[in-house]
Amino acid sequence: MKCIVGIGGMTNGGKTTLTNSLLKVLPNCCVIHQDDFFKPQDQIAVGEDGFKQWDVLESLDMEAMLSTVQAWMSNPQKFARAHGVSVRPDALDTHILILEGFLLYSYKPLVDLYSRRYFLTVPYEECKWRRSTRSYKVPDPPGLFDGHVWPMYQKYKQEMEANGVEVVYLDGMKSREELFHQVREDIQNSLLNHSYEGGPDPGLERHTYNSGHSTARLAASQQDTA
Ligand SMILES: Nc1ncnc2c1ncn2[C@@H]1O[C@H](COP(=O)(O)OP(=O)(O)OP(=O)(O)O)[C@@H](O)[C@H]1O
Ligand SMILES: NC(=O)c1ccc[n+]([C@@H]2O[C@H](CO)[C@@H](O)[C@H]2O)c1
Ligand SMILES: [Mg+2]
Repeated sequence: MKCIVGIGGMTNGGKTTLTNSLLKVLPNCCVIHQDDFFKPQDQIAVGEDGFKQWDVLESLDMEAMLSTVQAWMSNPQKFARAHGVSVRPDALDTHILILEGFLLYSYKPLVDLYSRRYFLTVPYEECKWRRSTRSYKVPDPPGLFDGHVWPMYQKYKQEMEANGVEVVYLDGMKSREELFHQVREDIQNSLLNHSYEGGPDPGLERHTYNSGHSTARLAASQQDTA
């Protein structure tokens, strides 16, 4: 069973933090970070507003990102080995790929490949504050957030919604731990539900969460009511 999970949403929503936690616990889990596909600085257009247009799809080499996803799809085991992910003997048939980034659901060739699309958001003030504490490879010039980053976020989110792309919104104001447990449980339940449809054991049934339910029981009770 192959499963591609998107951890998307706004800048500073907590995507990388959540992804790094999930990577530690999900079996046979590889990751592709969209930020690794930014074009070189001299290829980033300068807008009429005078800002380098970092937050548009054209600033990313999405063809290269897609090729990397296709390499995983054609041989996830080989991809895992090449990226230092050791395949777990109790979950040989389970392969998870996390795509992590701020424009995951705006590039048509990728949009239907996801099993689950998560979308982290925080309020404007929190986003602006978190961003002000960060230092990117190319530091934000004064005014970039209000002049470029936030308007582009709104534009792409509106387009995504207008195109009917289904996402699971996550409240980035929740604690890191709460988000981790919520998403971990959700992914594991959807994997277990798939395995009940006839696939082999994904090696997940022994986990128990704060709710006191094992994922197997949660998956079973969801099936009962389906
Ligand atoms: N749940 C959370 N609650 C409070 N702060 C958080 C939470 N998750 C992450 N942070 C903090 O918010 C900032 C942004 O987190 P992170 O780098 O994970 O976001 P991102 O969505 O990957 O951002 P970017 O746009 O840079 O890729 C970091 O300083 C991080 O420590
Ligand atoms: N990674 C980079 O090269 C880079 C350079 C300038 C700005 N950014 C910002 O990264 C965010 C996505 O994680 C976007 O909001 C970019 O503005 C990244
Ligand atoms: Mg990040």
